[in-house]
Amino acid sequence: MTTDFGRTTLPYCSFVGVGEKRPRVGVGVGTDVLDLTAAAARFVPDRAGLFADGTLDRFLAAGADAWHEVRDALTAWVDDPSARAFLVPAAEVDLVLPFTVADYVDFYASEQHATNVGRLFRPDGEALPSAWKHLPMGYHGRAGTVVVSGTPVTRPSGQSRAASGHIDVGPSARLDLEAEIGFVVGVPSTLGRPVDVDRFEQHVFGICVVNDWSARDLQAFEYVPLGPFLAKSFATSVSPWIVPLAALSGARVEPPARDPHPPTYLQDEDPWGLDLELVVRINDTIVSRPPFASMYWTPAQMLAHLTANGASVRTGDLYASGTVSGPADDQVGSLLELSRNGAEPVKLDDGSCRTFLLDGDEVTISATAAAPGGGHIALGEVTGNVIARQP
Ligand SMILES: O=C(O)/C=C/C(=O)CC(=O)CC(=O)O
Ligand SMILES: [Ca+2]
Ligand SMILES: [Mg+2]
Repeated sequence: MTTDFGRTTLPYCSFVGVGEKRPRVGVGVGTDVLDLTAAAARFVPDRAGLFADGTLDRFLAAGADAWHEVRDALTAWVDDPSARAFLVPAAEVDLVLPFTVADYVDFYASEQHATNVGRLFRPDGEALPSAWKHLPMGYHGRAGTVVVSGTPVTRPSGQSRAASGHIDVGPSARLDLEAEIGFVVGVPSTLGRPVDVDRFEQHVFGICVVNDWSARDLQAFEYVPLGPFLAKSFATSVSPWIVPLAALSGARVEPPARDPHPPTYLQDEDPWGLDLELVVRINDTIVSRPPFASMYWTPAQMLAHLTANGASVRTGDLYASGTVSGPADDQVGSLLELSRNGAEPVKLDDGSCRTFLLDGDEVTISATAAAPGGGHIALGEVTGNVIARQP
């Protein structure tokens, strides 16, 4: 589906034109892509070199002054008649992975999701892990298997324990989706120096929509005590559009109250979350509408925590929020929660039911944000088809 971005969001992508081989950097204008690699010389000549290689890598690294200068110049020029020559319908081009993914981290920042998963995975324990309200929990994922929207996802295979206690090796029978928002780091930090919670906007360029595919049967068997490993490393899908933070000023909201108060390094002078609505579709049936505004930990707290031990971030680092789940039954961001670990199948519009994903299923997660002047802006979508494991 082609997203209509209007003329103010101006998200970035990387695309390959009809009959071309090399990617170009693009900007979403309405339902078109503006060829920034070609057009930059026209309206922002001093920065044109940042887009020459067809990826966002150099632009991400260039920092906040460059990000604002390009966006301001683009905003002033995009309605000029001379811009029309650089537009191509988005439906006619191939959208590719827009930046080189350096490291990938996945958080666990939704209180509702963490509570739901705790109850399902550890019915005899406390729902929330004891450290959960003291720090944004997360794990290091696999950057090399981050794929762009539209890439087919092969059903993973691995070990799991059957109800009988027998250990099976084979294709996952509990393949799940996870609806998340991803944050793209532009400016690196220095090894040994944490990024202050107030310096988020000096490092993070923008956001994308993420599906962190998860094999629940593999996960349940392997995760104690080191956490997710092969259950989540086979594929993570991202939307092709990176929406700059500058387009999201109208979506800032106060985060939920913190109890207990987190330590100083997680205390922001002016904390903000984002009012985004995600929509999860399986084969065109809307199964959930997770609200991002309900996330307990903010994007700035996640970055501060990720670097609190002195670990540095690099250009192209991607960190995802963790599954977004709201309080209502139809606001949860995974099938694990929607089907209550397989006990309550979810009905699709074609009459079929799902507990977990079947081969051939198409999962699409889209998102919108509250807009600066009221209304909503589109953030694009991430889609992927499940394909059977090849023998
Ligand atoms: O064992 C648990 O509590 C659950 C772990 C996850 O599923 C981790 C994860 O991917 C985090 C998330 O997406 O919220
Ligand atoms: Ca996840
Ligand atoms: Mg993953």
